[in-house]
Amino acid sequence: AHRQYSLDSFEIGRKLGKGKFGKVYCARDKATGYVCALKVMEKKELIHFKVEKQFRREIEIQSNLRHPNILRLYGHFHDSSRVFLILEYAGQGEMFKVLRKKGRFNDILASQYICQIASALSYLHKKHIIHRDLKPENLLIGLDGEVKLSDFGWSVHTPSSRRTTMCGTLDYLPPEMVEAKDHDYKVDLWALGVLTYEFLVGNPPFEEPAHKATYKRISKVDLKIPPFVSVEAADLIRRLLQHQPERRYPLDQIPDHPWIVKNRPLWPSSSGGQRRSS
Ligand SMILES: CC[C@@H](NC(=O)c1cc2[nH]nc(NC(=O)c3ccc(N4CCN(C)CC4)cc3)c2s1)c1ccccc1
Repeated sequence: AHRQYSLDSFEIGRKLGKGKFGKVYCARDKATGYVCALKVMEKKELIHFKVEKQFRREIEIQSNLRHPNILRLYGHFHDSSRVFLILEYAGQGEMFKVLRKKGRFNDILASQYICQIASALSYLHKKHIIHRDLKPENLLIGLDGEVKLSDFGWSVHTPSSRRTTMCGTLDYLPPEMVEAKDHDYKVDLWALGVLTYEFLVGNPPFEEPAHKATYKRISKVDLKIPPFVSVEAADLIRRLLQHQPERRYPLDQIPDHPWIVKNRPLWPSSSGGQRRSS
């Protein structure tokens, strides 16, 4: 059911933003009237930065994902000099701009965002994908205020099918090697803890002017949670920011954590919630 798209299929609107490679514009599909986001990248840039292989793999991953908190990739096309990605339009824009403008989020907003991100990460992990680059810059906000994971720099875990074909060599791997694979999943749990802290405090927990100092604070888990952070939120942050990966709080238990339960609205917000029949 994949239509052939070209630049001519769209009316181009305002420029929405730009990233390391390329720019993104609001666009309307002429055939359906559907509003989307068109990301434009110069082929020569992708070649120059030697990212075209990773880029093709990211398109492959992203096109097959269906989750309310993961930005959809509807299709892609190219012309002689550029590659175009047809992306879901996130109507409230970039998370980091909202966070910088507000300074920090209250428990209700932060816990809803974290619960939605945990749901998206859990979906990815079940598909053997780890995100590796969770941060406010890679998050967008949809029209109904829901979070959308948007970054394409994902790395794919060794797919389980590949494991069986390599079974001969796998059998001799020592536990730390096999377990290390699981540790990879758990990098996203650590990042979720950092994100929870940054949403509630306004800056990441181990931030230092010098990189070396930041590394030192991370490896020591030198975590100072300000007194204005609620007891429940501090508990989840501490459970995620565990030095030992296997001790980090599992994603699937996050919806039942007291901080999430306590701050869950009685029903979804008016825009996305039940509509009266009348
Ligand atoms: C996250 C960076 C990444 N971006 C995407 O992929 C992006 C994909 C995508 N889909 N929808 C978007 N929406 C917006 O960018 C947007 C921005 C501001 C908006 N508002 C401003 C405030 N106002 C009150 C409400 C409306 C609304 C939508 C973006 S960005 C990127 C990476 C590489 C190259 C270009 C872009």
